[in-house]
Amino acid sequence: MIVTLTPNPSVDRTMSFERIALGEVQRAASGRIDPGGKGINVSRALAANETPTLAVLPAGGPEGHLLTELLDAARVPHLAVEIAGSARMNIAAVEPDGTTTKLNEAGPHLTDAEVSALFGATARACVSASWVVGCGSLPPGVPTTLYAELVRRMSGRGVKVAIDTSGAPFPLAVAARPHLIKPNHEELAELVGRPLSTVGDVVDAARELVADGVETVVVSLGADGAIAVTADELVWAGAKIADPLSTVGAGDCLLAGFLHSTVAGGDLEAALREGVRWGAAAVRLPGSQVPHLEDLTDIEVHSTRTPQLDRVIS
Ligand SMILES: Nc1ncnc2c1ncn2[C@@H]1O[C@H](COP(=O)(O)OP(=O)(O)OP(=O)(O)O)[C@@H](O)[C@H]1O
Ligand SMILES: O=P(O)(O)OC[C@@]1(O)O[C@H](CO)[C@@H](O)[C@@H]1O
Repeated sequence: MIVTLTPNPSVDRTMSFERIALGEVQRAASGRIDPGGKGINVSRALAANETPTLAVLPAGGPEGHLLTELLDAARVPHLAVEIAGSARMNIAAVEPDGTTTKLNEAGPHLTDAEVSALFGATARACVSASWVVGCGSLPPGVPTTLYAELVRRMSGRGVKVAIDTSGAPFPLAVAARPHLIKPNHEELAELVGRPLSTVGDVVDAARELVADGVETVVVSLGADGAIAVTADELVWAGAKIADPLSTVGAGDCLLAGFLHSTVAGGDLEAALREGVRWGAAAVRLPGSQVPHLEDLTDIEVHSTRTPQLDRVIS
């Protein structure tokens, strides 16, 4: 089973607009809500494709109720730890060409007791897990060391740990040597402290993190596909999507597809191809919807172990 921990989940409201003009009243052409937060999206995608998963999250207030109702409706197995504050609501404004503007709240303040309860619930859930995935930002009150602690404690118990976060918690988690990280282009640049213009720059940066002790670095590059690097392997994979609808959650679907293949015994290239298939399928769906089997079948994925290193990333 794959357990996910989302310390800062959200109700995601996606609205479509002909054009976003700041400072004006905007009338949405359509709208939808989805349960959100990066780890929750990973669990949603896994559950939609019949891979056993459990999403652990804090939930409180009216938005917390709505969130767990949405997870029930989508049949996503979850363990909600009760908190006093209200879960956040994040907004995505999508324009016809797929340009997406995200407005994310900070999230509720968690007390020390709530953080301990969340961590304890995750640790108990991991008793029957092969992987635990810690994803997304941390809400106020949660120590920046939470993911690093997750890596240390769960690795010590033989559970593999994957981390996808941003800002201060990311380098701390990387220093604890997780089995897998899934930064996007900007997050990888932040981790190594320099801009990365070409595929070769990304590969070099990923290799540095592998040298520091991360077993597998998977870097998502939006329309430029994704790269996976280990101590002795390098793979690039990508898929062309003509009409992207919403990129929200595509990176989470990539990670879910990668893990889905990995637990089924796929090698690095097979796992990255599956991840890219799920990520590309996600951008064809509105809002932060996750792909089901029928959304995945017609996507043509290309991959190579010798990518063009001087190719500039768009
Ligand atoms: N325009 C696109 N065309 C084809 N594939 C895409 C496109 N955008 C994203 N993808 C696929 O989805 C994967 C994840 O996208 P991206 O790099 O934008 O993730 P991300 O920034 O982590 O997203 P998020 O944080 O919203 O989940 C990419 O590696 C790629 O495989
Ligand atoms: O604010 P964070 O935790 O960094 O990101 C949260 C979020 O933007 O990420 C998901 C898409 O990856 C959305 O479901 C959610 O709204």
